[in-house]
Amino acid sequence: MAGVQVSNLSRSFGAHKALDDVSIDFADGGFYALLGPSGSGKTTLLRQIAGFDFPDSGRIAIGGESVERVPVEKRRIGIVFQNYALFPNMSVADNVAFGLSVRGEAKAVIADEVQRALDLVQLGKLGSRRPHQLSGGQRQRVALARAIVTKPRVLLLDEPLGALDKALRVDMQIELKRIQREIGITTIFVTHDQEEALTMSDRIGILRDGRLVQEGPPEEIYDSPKSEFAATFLGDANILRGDTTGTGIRLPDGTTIAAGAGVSLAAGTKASCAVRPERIRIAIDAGVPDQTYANLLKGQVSKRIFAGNNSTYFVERDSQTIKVIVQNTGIERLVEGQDVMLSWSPESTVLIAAS
Ligand SMILES: Nc1ncnc2c1ncn2[C@@H]1O[C@H](COP(=O)(O)OP(=O)(O)OP(=O)(O)O)[C@@H](O)[C@H]1O
Repeated sequence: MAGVQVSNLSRSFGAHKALDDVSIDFADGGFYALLGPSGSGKTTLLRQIAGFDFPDSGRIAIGGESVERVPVEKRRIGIVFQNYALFPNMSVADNVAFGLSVRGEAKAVIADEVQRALDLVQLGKLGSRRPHQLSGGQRQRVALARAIVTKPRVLLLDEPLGALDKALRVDMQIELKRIQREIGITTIFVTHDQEEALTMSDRIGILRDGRLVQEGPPEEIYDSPKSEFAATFLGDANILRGDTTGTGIRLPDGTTIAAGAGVSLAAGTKASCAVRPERIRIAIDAGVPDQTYANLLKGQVSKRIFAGNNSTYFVERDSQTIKVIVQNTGIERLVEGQDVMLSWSPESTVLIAAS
């Protein structure tokens, strides 16, 4: 096994910088998600690590060794893409055996290793089937077995679950995580799906326009986003804008919002506060003053979306809509048009420099 270090990696296509000075340390045995909008450079980064494409500048090291000049087949990397190109005219077992056969391994060794890989992905009894006799999820497991049978040092997954429907996708997320833990392989996972990134990975890197805008454990990025982009891309966030007071902001109508985390900024400069919808309390009035929920805003409910276990309220105030998510624990429901008081704690409020 091995970690992967990417240092100051840049890659342009014509005038377009697909990767712009990206540095990430992918820890040995870790599960790392690369997240970002379409065209942000996720696949380009994966292709550089795999060796399908080469950087204009920067370094890539696998297990501490520079691999910029090492061809793809010598990097000992397992790869699974969304369009898992299995050989249609070969059995499942032969598909999985392919990499080992090319390497010239003995037949008995191949049979053993293939069976072990198929057992690991829980397809041990389906080795003689053809790919068209499998479901989408099963085909994706074959692709995974094929990627890991050669005992690669690193596993690269590019939207591997993208073609699966929601229920199957959730099953496969659990399965993939189990397999990754079992073999302890360094895994780099590209996804569009923020929930998938949050639930599966030890660390997340958010890319935008070829640059790494933030990276860290899921909780850290969620609780302490460093930019409006990170706050709104990973999870939902209300962004309030104003002038900094040093410890928070003053909104255009003069209301102050206190922040418990984030950058320290000189008073008077433009800044934003980000607050997650589930951190805001909503009530008909302010009730008994409570220092914990020191941030208060009056508003009016414009819309309520009932989703069974929770409701989302859209609250209008000073030409801004604030989103609040409340668990439906049996307390009264607020109706559209109702005047309400929103309250939340400074600790749930992150101060962000204006972008
Ligand atoms: N071979 C290429 N030639 C020209 N431009 C390219 C090439 N490969 C990628 N690009 C461009 O580089 C940028 C990054 O592409 P990349 O595929 O890495 O994005 P991505 O984040 O993986 O997007 P998606 O989520 O849509 O797959 C895009 O603007 C893309 O058009």
